[in-house]
Amino acid sequence: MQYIGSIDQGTTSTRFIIFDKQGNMISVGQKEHAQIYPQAGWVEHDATEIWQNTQEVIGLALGKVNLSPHDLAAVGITNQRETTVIWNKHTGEPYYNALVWQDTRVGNTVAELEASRGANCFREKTGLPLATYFSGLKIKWLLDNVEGLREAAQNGEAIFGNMDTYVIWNLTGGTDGGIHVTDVTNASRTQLMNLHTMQWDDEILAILDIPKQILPEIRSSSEVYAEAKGLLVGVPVAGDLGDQQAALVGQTCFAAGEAKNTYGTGCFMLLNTGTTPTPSTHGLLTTVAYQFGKEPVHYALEGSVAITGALVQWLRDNLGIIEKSSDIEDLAKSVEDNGGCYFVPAFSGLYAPYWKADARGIIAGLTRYVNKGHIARAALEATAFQTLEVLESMEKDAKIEISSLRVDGGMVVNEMLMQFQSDMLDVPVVCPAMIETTALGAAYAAGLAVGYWQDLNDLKQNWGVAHTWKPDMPAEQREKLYHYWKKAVTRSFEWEE
Ligand SMILES: Nc1ncnc2c1ncn2[C@@H]1O[C@H](COP(=O)(O)OP(=O)(O)O)[C@@H](O)[C@H]1O
Ligand SMILES: O=P(O)(O)OC[C@H](O)CO
Repeated sequence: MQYIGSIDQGTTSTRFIIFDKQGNMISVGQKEHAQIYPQAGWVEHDATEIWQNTQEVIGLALGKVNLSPHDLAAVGITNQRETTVIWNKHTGEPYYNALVWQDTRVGNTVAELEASRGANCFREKTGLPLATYFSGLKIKWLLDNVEGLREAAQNGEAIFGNMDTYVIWNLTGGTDGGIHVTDVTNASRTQLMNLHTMQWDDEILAILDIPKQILPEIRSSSEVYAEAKGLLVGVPVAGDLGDQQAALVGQTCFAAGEAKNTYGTGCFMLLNTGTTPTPSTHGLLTTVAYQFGKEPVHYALEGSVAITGALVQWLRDNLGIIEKSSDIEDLAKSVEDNGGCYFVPAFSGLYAPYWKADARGIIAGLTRYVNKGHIARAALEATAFQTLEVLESMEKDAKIEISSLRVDGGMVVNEMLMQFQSDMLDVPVVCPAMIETTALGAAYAAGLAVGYWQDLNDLKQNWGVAHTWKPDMPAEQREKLYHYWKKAVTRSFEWEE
């Protein structure tokens, strides 16, 4: 069999990509799904629409190049992490829309737990601070607020999953024998898994009042979980990685000290820290990077930034100052600099390194001089400033110096942003030839499990550089920009009461 399939279930769209042994993209199908905003701070997805789209994009990608499931050696799954769905295992129907990772409705619970137990009460066990971001509190909200759900959970009818689990359950037959599994990377984002044992943690489950029987079985990221039914009938389902971990694998960052930053809806920098978890004292997350079969678990430090590309979408959809995302570059280039304007996109509070659920977005430094070009520029610069903050934390936590940064994701086509990023970090920014690293990482996990690729050296050979941006900004200018950014950030704090 010549190819490997990869389902990339992202925040804004679902893709199915077919790769060959050299990691080239043979075909792709992609479809966006609805973003549902029932009220300020709430973000939902219709999980059934996502499964429908998954099937459509599989059909689309296979159809374009006239391939059938027989041509695929295995399929891997990668997904937006933390997004939470609970469904009925007899009917397949979700009890409620999926609560998306960006959703802030559990803010009050975060505040209560912070007051009673401290912001870092689960950090030692899970690597994560209290935040609205992770799945555990979202599960609790659903159990507490959806009528009849707690009973259904207790009697074993209702089951929970992140989007990997939901897609794999459906892909392997759904109500007709679908398997209920997740992998160590996704489980590490629920705030319910103990990082040291790779098991669900009974004490945290008791504190949050979550019945263990709704949780999936935790497996490695690369093994044959089951065979697919339906559209991919007979294909081994053999890889499962959270999307940011998948990008780390797709970028072949297998050695401790290697890092990547993915620029999509949000920005997520992951640094491979090897086989022992590195605690963070500078606002990062300790998380699982991957586990290939029976090999030891690898860990990562992660800097998660909630809003980067999403801010570009917001300028397009909510302000209408651009028609399509790519227009932002020309608009930003219509001015010489940011005109003193700084945009802190704390739309879901601030994630790394601040973890402030009560922060909200602000545009600072406005004068009559500022025009939409400056706003566009400030929006792009916000991505680079937030990345610099994360990189600084990373260097402190891991006690290393990062000498160059591998990048990927939908925003890296923006030349201006990448140059500014290199200027702000003062290190080269390196983009690989294949920027669909997320889907590629899941393909790698699946391909390793079935022997399509033999080992990590096979994968490393597929990685090549497409472009490098080198720093080219005087230190004084860089420091001044960063100083004003930091000042703007403090103005966004403690807005929500
Ligand atoms: N030329 C561009 N400049 C800046 N941002 C862009 C550009 N093109 C796309 N984007 C942004 O990139 C994001 C899409 O990237 P992608 O990696 O597909 O995201 P995700 O996986 O989170 O859905 C969108 O938020 C979009 O606004
Ligand atoms: O879907 P993406 O690429 O925006 O990634 C979302 C992250 O997994 C959220 O933790």
